[in-house]
Amino acid sequence: MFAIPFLDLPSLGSAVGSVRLPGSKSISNRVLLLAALSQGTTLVQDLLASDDTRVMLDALRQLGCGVEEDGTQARIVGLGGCLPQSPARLFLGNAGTAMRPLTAALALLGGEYELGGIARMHERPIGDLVDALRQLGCHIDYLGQDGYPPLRIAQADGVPALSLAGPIRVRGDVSSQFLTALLMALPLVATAQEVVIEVVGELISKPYIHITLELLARFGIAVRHEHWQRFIIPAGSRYQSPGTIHVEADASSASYFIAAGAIAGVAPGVKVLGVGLDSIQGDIRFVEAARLMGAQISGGPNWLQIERGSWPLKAIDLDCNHIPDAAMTLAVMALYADGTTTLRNIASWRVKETDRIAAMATELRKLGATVEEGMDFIRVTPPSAPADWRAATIHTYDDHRVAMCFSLAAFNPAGLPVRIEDPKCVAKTFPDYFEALFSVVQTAPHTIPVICLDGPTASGKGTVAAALAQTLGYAFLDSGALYRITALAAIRAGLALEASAEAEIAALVRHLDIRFEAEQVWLNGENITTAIRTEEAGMNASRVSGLPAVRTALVALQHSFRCLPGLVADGRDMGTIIFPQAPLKIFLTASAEARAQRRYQQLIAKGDSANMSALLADLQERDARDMSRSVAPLRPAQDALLLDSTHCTAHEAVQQVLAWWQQRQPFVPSTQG
Ligand SMILES: Nc1ncnc2c1ncn2[C@@H]1O[C@H](COP(=O)(O)OP(=O)(O)O)[C@@H](O)[C@H]1O
Ligand SMILES: Nc1ccn([C@H]2C[C@H](O)[C@@H](COP(=O)(O)OP(=O)(O)O)O2)c(=O)n1
Repeated sequence: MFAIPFLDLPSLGSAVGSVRLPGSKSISNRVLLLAALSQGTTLVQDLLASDDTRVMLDALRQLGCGVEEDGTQARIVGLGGCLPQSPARLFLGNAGTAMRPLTAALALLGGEYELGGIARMHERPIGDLVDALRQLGCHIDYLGQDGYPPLRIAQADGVPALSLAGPIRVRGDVSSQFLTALLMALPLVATAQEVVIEVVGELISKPYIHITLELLARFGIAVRHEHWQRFIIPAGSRYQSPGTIHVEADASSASYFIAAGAIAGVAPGVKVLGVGLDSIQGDIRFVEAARLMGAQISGGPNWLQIERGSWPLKAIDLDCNHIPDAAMTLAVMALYADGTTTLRNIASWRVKETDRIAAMATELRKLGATVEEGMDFIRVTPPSAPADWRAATIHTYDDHRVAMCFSLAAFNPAGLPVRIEDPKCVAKTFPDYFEALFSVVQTAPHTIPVICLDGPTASGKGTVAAALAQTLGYAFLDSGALYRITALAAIRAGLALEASAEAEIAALVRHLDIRFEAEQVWLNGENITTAIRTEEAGMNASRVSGLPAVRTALVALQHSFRCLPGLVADGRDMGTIIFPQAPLKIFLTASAEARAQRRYQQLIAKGDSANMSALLADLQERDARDMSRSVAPLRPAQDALLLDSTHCTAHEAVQQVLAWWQQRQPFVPSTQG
């Protein structure tokens, strides 16, 4: 996951390869609650690991359910008719799929609870559900603003007598989650008599109700419905665990990869695993919408395969009531269409994680699109020519879907990068979304940005480069480590570190199995992190690095570090030889005395003994050798910026490089806060 302030996506090339998607959020949280309400133990497989499932699992634990987690599996011991632990105060983040159903279930189980979440959760309406529960006789109070969480369920003495005889009315045109909440809670009280729910107004998001009904059936509750307006929960209902249940991959998450295939898929295209054409999720019908826009899609029970069909994509005018979440992806696909696309009947966007109609309109405009928005529609006209696209900083409103769908703008024909603010917001449903995207994107190496930091020993290259890579979410190449490893391997093979053994050392390099993992370095399965960090190892590295054939043998390995979304490379010849086209090159120096002092402190801190004057002499000898060798000598690239760190801290050096990097970016700053 990219837990950084912003993620810069370079211009993306073609899309090909396969991707396995995480479990659906809607299914995960429904299954968890149903398992908790059931008699028996349920093994839930392929559960989504995300913020929203986390709050649900924590809440269930607090309520007294047995919860054991193991990777993407959870074992839930249901309450099976016992009362939940009370009183309890539940923090439900921004998870509507936890807040609504838990409110209904706890109101019908009895006890005293407070349910709240983050600030945005307290702006998301719940009044229609509370009204329906109050109509039954439940005692629920608002702790803040009327109609919104946080709530208190005040039934310490048990559930009052409920009026179950007449139909329970709930509005269906605000959020289908209210109906889902009632459908999952009312079987708890449909024991002696059947319970009927009547939807007031047109039911939106029927596909989510379809998921609810399918899952209820898996847990032993067969709900009948009449035209999606009247739902009948039979008398004698009783939740029974199905034993093991598998969570389908999220069909809404599939939409980004379907779109990537439609926009940039080359043969054999993008393969999506974990969800297929027979999915119980309504958002699978995104496939039809993508086909209307020109995508070529085939699929089976648990997979989809997508390639580009018509190009440019075809503009559409579509009622999106049946695919509210995935339709956001259509709004970004519209940027690649041959005309104006209109997405209708999407009023529910206004009350999701953020006001999604406003958010999409604002951000699409930043990219150069012309956008008209209404209470329940959005109309997108793409930039008329590549030159009309803009490099935008996309504000993501703590909304995972905004972050994910706007990543598709990086396929733009203008070759512009896209900045995604707060990329970790994807954790709500798809923590490794960007990693998954990068795994199916082929991008010409020269379009992947590289920041080069070259300079003499102990100038701070490694420290600054690692911090930059961390801040930008880029890969990190410590090229000096490769020379250190080579020297170590050569010594172990009994080779002299000189020209006479040049060919043999170069041959050795081709068979090294090197692995960098966190801060550790592995050679042929052995952890050699400490062994290569001694002063002697540095000197030996300097010796092998003077051998031209060894340098050549290491070139391909160094190039292989250049991967999406970018690379920070530290060494001696990063800017001059290895990445000569890099968009930013820094030559980092410091006085020899300052550097010797730093190395001294570094060694003392490690518990090694050190002598200042010997260190200074060694360092000067190494500088001289690195600068005077015939191949790739240490020197600044012509277009490198010089940074003397003698009198600044490592943090200041990092900030300076970041400032230079920002100055070279084409982004228009975000206007949202
Ligand atoms: N600007 C700086 N000011 C003070 N100390 C620094 C600075 N840059 C790096 N250091 C410290 O100097 C030591 C050597 O830095 P390092 O990054 O290993 O250098 P290099 O990779 O250039 O050999 C480290 O202990 C680091 O924390
Ligand atoms: N790109 C590079 C990186 C390192 N080297 C050589 C020259 C250096 O003295 C050694 C060790 O490099 P390293 O960056 O690990 O050393 P310091 O951390 O700067 O002391 O390797 C090189 O020739 N080219």
